Amino acid sequence: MKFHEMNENEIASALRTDFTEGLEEKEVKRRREQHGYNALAEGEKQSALLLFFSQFKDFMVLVLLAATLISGLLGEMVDAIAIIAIVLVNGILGFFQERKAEKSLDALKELSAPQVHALRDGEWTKIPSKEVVPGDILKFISGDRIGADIRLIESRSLEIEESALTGESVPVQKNTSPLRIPNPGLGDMENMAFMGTMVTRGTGSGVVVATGMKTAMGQIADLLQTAETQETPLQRRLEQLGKILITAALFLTLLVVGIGVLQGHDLYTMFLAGVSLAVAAIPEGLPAIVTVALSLGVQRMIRKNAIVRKLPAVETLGCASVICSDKTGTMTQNKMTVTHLWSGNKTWTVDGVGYSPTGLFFHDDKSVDPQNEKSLQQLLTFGMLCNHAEMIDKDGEYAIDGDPTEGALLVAAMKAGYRRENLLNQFEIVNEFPFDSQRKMMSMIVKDNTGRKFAVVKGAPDVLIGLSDSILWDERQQRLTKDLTSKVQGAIDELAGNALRTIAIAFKPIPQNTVVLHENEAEKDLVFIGLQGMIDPPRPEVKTAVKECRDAGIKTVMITGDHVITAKAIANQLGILTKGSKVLDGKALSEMSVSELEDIVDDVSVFARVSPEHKLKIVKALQNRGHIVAMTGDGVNDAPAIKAADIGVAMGITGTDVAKEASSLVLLDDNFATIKAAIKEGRNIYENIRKFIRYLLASNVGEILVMLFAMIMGLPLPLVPIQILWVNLVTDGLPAMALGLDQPEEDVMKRAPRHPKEGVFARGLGWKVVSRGFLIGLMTLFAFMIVYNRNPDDLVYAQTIAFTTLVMAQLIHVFDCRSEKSIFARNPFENKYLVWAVISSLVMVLGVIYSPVLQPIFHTVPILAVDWLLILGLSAIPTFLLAGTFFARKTKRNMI
Ligand SMILES: Nc1ncnc2c1ncn2[C@@H]1O[C@H](COP(=O)(O)OP(=O)(O)OP(=O)(O)O)[C@@H](O)[C@H]1O
Ligand SMILES: [Ca+2]
Repeated sequence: MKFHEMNENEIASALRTDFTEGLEEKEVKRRREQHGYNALAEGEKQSALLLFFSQFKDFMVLVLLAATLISGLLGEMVDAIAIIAIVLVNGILGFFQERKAEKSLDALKELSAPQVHALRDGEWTKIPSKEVVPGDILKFISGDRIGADIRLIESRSLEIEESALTGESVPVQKNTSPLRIPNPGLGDMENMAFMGTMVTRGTGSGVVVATGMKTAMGQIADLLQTAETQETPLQRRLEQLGKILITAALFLTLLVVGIGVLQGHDLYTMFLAGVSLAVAAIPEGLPAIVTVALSLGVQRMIRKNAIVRKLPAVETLGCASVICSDKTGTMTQNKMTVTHLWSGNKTWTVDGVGYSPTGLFFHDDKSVDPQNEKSLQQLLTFGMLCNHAEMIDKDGEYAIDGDPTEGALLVAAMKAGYRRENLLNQFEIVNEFPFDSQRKMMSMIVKDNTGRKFAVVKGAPDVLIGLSDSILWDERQQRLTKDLTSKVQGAIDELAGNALRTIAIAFKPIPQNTVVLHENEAEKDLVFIGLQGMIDPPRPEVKTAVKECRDAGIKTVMITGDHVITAKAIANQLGILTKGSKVLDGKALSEMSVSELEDIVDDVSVFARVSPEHKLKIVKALQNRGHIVAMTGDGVNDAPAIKAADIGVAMGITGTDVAKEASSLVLLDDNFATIKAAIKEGRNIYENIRKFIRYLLASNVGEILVMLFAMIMGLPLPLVPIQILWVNLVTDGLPAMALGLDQPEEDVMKRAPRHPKEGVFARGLGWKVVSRGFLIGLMTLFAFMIVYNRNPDDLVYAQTIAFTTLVMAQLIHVFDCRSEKSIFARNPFENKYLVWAVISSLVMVLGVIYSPVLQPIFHTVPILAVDWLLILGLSAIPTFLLAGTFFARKTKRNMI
């Protein structure tokens, strides 16, 4: 018999499991050995060896190796071996960097791996989906992605969208009864839930019948998932730039070689010089370093509770100009406590701390016994009944399992002495229509001991009042007149005006033999009972975060399903509502077209009483206004807006699988301030990438120019090939990496967001590269000429001076690259990595100059002390000469 044909007992015995206890840990281990992990097979990964060899596949490195071969054949063994050694060192460095980048991206994948709710050893726990074995009991709610193939044993309004499997995008209504049709298709198996499909409504639970490749998904997964590589816009731009630079570098190299040969240098020397120069001038390593910098940035973000799911988001974050954020849980703490209750024109307050179920009730500042207040009793008991939250009491430490709003209602009723167990003895729950943020309410059909049936409804007061035709007033059921309606409205507004989140409770008697099949039948002609108002304090760090965002040119917009007045009160507390900014509600939003919204959207700071569906409209309108939008969300219905936003942000704690999958950033702590931290990090990563692009390109320009100038002037070669290689592949590498780890400049969050289409050389970077590069080349040439003219017989000494000047000029220039302004704008020793990188580059170059073993290889000789003055003087000029112009400009601006 197949699983879908079995009844509950047959399934339990077929899979040797227990519906109330689940599997034992021992048994899980045994089954895992038998069935393996619950994962679909993945494409092959690149081996370490392959990664190592890929470091040498670059075109220029191959040319270099070919050149080495030629020089080896010509008998220049020392040169050949040295070149090979340098290429090897460079390859090993590259290998370790890329390995590190890969590892951190893998760790990221682990972090965002899906989880499921499983019953193990009698307790519900969250486990990685990978660890599920056949026989496990899983439960799921709307927004979950199903983690294995499951035979359902419980379903409440459960609907599952199976398009991933069947292509059918209309959700299927599920049930639990054994299936009697012969050979049903996947789409017909209404008592099964399949791996990879998505719960769109309701809740359910079931037994895992198949895992991994044995699932229906596994069997059609012949197209194995391959890890897709994600290129960021900058990486793409750099690749294009790389092509241009290669052409330019080759052209200049040919020029140098051509002029050199015309000036009478021998062909072989010029060939080697040309090849080395080409290797030096072409920034092939750049895209790789960018990847490394991005992945290191991603790791820093994890430490700040932000998980980047799509690498390009790291860059886009720095461009964000609007953050649209949910209120509840993201800007507030989602720790709700009922403080005010209202029914039939009477208000009570209740005190107490946290979720502890003790507190006193007051009316008109006098303590009252809730058992004497009939309408209060109704309000509290129905609020407890139409409720899924559970109280967890761990040695007097109280916590809530479930929706915090419902938790608050539960605690309020417990303060009055009610217990859910007792209530469930009086009322039997017949059916439920779960909460959704579209209807903004939920209802349960219950039957009491005497057989009377009710619908108990709770939800947004302004919605419920519209569905009621009578009301409990002065402890009597009365017709809801216009007059009474406006009194209720007044009570709602008063609670909301104090930043309280309000929930209304209502009920409706149902004839005994009527079966309510649809929520529309239950949720109309209601008897309005009253209101409960709860505080949800703002997260303390949000106010500062909102301000920091404003300083950074980023607007914060609150989007909430909550009441307009509540939303406004909280937005005011957080500094989101500023002078002239507007509040728009869902109703007005529904009546607007995207283009109408576009006209006013820049002035709106709060969207209240909206449904998730509205979010897409808001994103579109903002994008049409040219904004780069970050949009948060957690539910199934948020997914389209999250996907459409430039940066989709999902909640790590309350977020559904569907929202997370659509997002490019997940907040581990659901905190608004984390978005701000991620944006700051995103801006910093981009600036750091700019820093080392600037450094490496300026170095290259300097190297080419010194050779070119020398050839044009008919001088001997100022640098020998091996020196050029050394500078490029060894001295430059470490400082460039260290720039990638640089601290943000003080004003990163004081500047306007970067334009997303900004080119690599924007904001003066091109000028800085050319001007500094030119000066580096020129000063190296000067150093060479001064020493060479002093003693033309000692070319090797002059070359050593040129080599050292070039290195020193770059090692000084690297500090200038830390700031957009000037080397004087920052403390040069702030970046410890950079200080160590420069020191080690320095030690290495001193080794090359002074070690008798290395001297013959690098064609160097020891430098006289006086010439160090010359070297240091000249090498400081490229950085300090133009830093002076910055000061001149700055003082002038200050004077105006
Ligand atoms: N569990 C619930 N049962 C009944 N009504 C609820 C429940 N949770 C929320 N509501 C009502 O529905 C309204 C909308 O809730 P929704 O979850 O869409 O947004 P929210 O949580 O208030 O705000 P945000 O969009 O900022 O997260 C709430 O203001 C409340 O009145
Ligand atoms: Ca180079």
